[in-house]
Amino acid sequence: MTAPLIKICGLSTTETIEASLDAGASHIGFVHFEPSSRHLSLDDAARLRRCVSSDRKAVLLLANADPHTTATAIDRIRPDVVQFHGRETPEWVGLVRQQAKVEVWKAVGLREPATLKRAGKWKGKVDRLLYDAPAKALPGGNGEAFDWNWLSDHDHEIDWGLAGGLTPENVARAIRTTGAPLVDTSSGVESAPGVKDVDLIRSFCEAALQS
Ligand SMILES: O=C(O)c1ccccc1N[C@@H]1O[C@H](COP(=O)(O)O)[C@@H](O)[C@H]1O
Repeated sequence: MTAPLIKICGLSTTETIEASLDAGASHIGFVHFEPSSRHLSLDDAARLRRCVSSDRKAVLLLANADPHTTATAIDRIRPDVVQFHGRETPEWVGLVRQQAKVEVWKAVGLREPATLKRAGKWKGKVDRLLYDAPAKALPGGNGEAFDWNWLSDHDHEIDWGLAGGLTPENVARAIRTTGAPLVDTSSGVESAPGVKDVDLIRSFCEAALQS
């Protein structure tokens, strides 16, 4: 099996970005969503984004951002990918993809296997779907996993990735169960909410790459 792509999300220091890149992460995520403990101002996100080398991708995470915030954030941060993680519609993310000429991902919270059947509505609107646990008080970043078996024999029509409660301990099993081509973590590599841990980042990448 090909090694999965790895996204480490919610980074806020040069040290943890460098550790993620050294450990083999393909995608580095920056959160611009004020209620989150990982929220970055546009200035900080734009500064940190410059630490992402051109052979990896910078991901800007937005959740329910209005059109002005979306446009300003894309303009300032110049991400390779925009990850929409709220209640955005296919029409809206499709429009951003077309106009901003960025790769666009959409997070889909899986409450039940039937949600997968409705994923077709994103076809042609997104470059990748990110399957996560359902939203709680926050739309994501809750460290909650869903039943990976729902994905084990699903015939994917759109590129996809797996998120939600992934940790150094469970990521290899998650990849074996689902065949995920990309894994994404935030809470699972933190020592406290919003505080990334370089040892956990290294362990996560090692486990994912050896799976
Ligand atoms: O990380 C956040 O604070 C966040 C806020 C709002 C929406 C999504 C968020 N994070 C993303 O959620 C998934 C799962 O995260 P976790 O590993 O379960 O903590 C992942 O894509 C994060 O980037």
